[in-house]
Amino acid sequence: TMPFKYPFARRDESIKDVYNGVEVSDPYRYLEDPDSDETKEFVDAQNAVTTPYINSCPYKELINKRITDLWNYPKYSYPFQRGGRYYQLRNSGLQNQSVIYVQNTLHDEAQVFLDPNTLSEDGTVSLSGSEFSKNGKTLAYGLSKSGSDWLEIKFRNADTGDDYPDILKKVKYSPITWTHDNIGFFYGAYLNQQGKTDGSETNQSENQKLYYHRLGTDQADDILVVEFDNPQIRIGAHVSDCGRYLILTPVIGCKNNLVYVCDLQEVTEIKTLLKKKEIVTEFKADYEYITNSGSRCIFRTNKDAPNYRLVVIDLNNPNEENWETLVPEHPKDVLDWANPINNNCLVICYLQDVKNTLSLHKLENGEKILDFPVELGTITGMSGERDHTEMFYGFCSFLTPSIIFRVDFTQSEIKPEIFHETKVGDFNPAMYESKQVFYNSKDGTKIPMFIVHRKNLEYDGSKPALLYGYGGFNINVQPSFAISRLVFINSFDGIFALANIRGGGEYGENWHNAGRFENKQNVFDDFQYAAQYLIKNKYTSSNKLTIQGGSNGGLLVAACINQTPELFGAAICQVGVLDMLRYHKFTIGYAWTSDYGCSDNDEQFKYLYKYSPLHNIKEPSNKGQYPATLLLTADHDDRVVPLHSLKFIAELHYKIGQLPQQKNPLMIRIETRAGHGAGKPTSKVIEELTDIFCFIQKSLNLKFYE
Ligand SMILES: O=C(NCC(=O)N1CCC[C@H]1C(=O)O)OCc1ccccc1
Repeated sequence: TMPFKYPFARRDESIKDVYNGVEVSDPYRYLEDPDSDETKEFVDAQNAVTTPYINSCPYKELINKRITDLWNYPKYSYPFQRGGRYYQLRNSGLQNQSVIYVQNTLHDEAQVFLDPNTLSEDGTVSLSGSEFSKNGKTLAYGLSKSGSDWLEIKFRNADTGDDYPDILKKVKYSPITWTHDNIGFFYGAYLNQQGKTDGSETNQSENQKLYYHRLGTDQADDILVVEFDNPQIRIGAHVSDCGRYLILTPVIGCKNNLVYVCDLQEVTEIKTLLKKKEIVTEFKADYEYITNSGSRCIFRTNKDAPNYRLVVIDLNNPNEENWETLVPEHPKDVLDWANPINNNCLVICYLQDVKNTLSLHKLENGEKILDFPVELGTITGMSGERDHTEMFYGFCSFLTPSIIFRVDFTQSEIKPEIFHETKVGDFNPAMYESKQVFYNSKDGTKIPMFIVHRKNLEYDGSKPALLYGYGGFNINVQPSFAISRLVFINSFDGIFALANIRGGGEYGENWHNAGRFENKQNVFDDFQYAAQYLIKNKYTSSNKLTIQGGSNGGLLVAACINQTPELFGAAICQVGVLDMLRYHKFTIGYAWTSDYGCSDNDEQFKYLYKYSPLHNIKEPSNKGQYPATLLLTADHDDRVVPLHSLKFIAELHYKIGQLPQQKNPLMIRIETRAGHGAGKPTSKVIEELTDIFCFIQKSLNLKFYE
């Protein structure tokens, strides 16, 4: 008998498209409509199979309790100072959303300034993007519902804590940047988008425009200040540190932007389109505004510098032959970010073999003043503005939850001091070890991988392992403190591994390019070779190995179970991009062609079709089977719409689900009132992690350590 009875899903063989002369059928096209009864019934029927399976895990309550207990520790962001007050995000432990606290000095009693938990019953309204006015008197803050990318912007008076009546709608992929007269700010919106805009819709967002909102007025009276002809442009904007310029960084995909500047001094009152001056007019590199001194503007760029450098562009004389290199490209380390501080200094953060370094430099000539001592791990960011004489920065690693450092530049010696160190219940880091190894991928490229497990682990191939990867969009996947991974390690006596596969930014633009377009298979190879490394070196074995990835990492997981199904025991594919021929048709998908290419292009169709997960499901050779596979998605994911996962599970059930040798479960978990992940309430995060671990425990029959 078949171990699992999967729901029936109508298959419409009449739906076919022709790409570059190749006919491709799309039998589950009807599942692309989230509002049809058929899709809703499909979703309910799938959850009705998955939920009982997960609930049949005998350790569900124990796993849930262990995650909840370990999760329940106070979390603090590094503080930031605005208008003479200090603000800090805090979570007492299990709050669904972190709360903004305010205090007049660092040693005062902190008061609640903004508590998003009061904005919904179930914690599904989250803070997403916020910015104080220059004088710190007003906070503009974005609210997301059910994890959607759509925001509503509201305003809070910092003196009274009361909200203004203003509310701005249809905001998405938007900067929030104030003019220094504190009466208004710039934001991006899709005011012309018709139909639903609650994040459950799938239609493309196009024609974003930049508006100026004056505090105390209606959105209907907002001024359209910048627009571009290309409907796919998203308009990055940043009022300069001096307040004179509006720096525009329009972008189409997820790579390479333009630079324009609007001189706000030229307008007495903003009441119509701003005149924009061209600074960079070709989509050939990334340019990020750092700060400026008069018309001399510093940008972080990868133009002629794959590991990034800092250049000075004179806004009055922007031709490239006049650019000056302020901080040249480092031959190996990636210039990850830079921030001005103390009026005449720059803080620069590098990535060196996937670990961060932090140094202080002179703003005028880029010369290094000193290195801040950093343990092996990750700098999570810093707070401090150009004219501040104090900064805070955060550190974490696999075994260090969070340390916040403070630097006071008014002191004679510039020395970071520990401002706050987080402890986690009875977690004892001394019981674990984390290390970095380098393994050879299929083409001989050396790939870094972090491995974390308890000390004195026997390497006998018997341990369960969880291998995580992403591999795209110039994203660096760095060491972070994750309760879920520590629960995996101590509940199953397991190993956590993080592979820094190509497509990311770990070694700059070259690493990113090595995983783009026709090179995408390198990413999958790197991940499969990471698995082989763990098996060959007796950390684990295939039937104990789970691979996990989300979004672009979900694509990675799905492509790998299609290509090497026998290599893994289980696969967790979260909010994956799985239909590579149609992904660009929904919400912001068209922006990802900068990594993937597009099936509208005949050449790009060829390599997309070769690895597209939805189109490459096939019976494994010599009667093998697919690993235990759990797809996860959510009804308000408008970053990667759920249709990818719905069509993939339907095709997987059709092609594989009924094979006699397919004993492993092939399932999907569709969450309601949830999105791509950002802003998900703690309660839902813990529920989801519990279900994932139950699925893995049950499917691989893992021993659970009380
Ligand atoms: O689409 C992306 N980024 C790429 C992205 O989200 N991707 C790329 C592939 C699938 C998915 C992921 O991996 O998360 O960002 C859009 C955006 C959001 C907010 C502000 C500006 C712009």
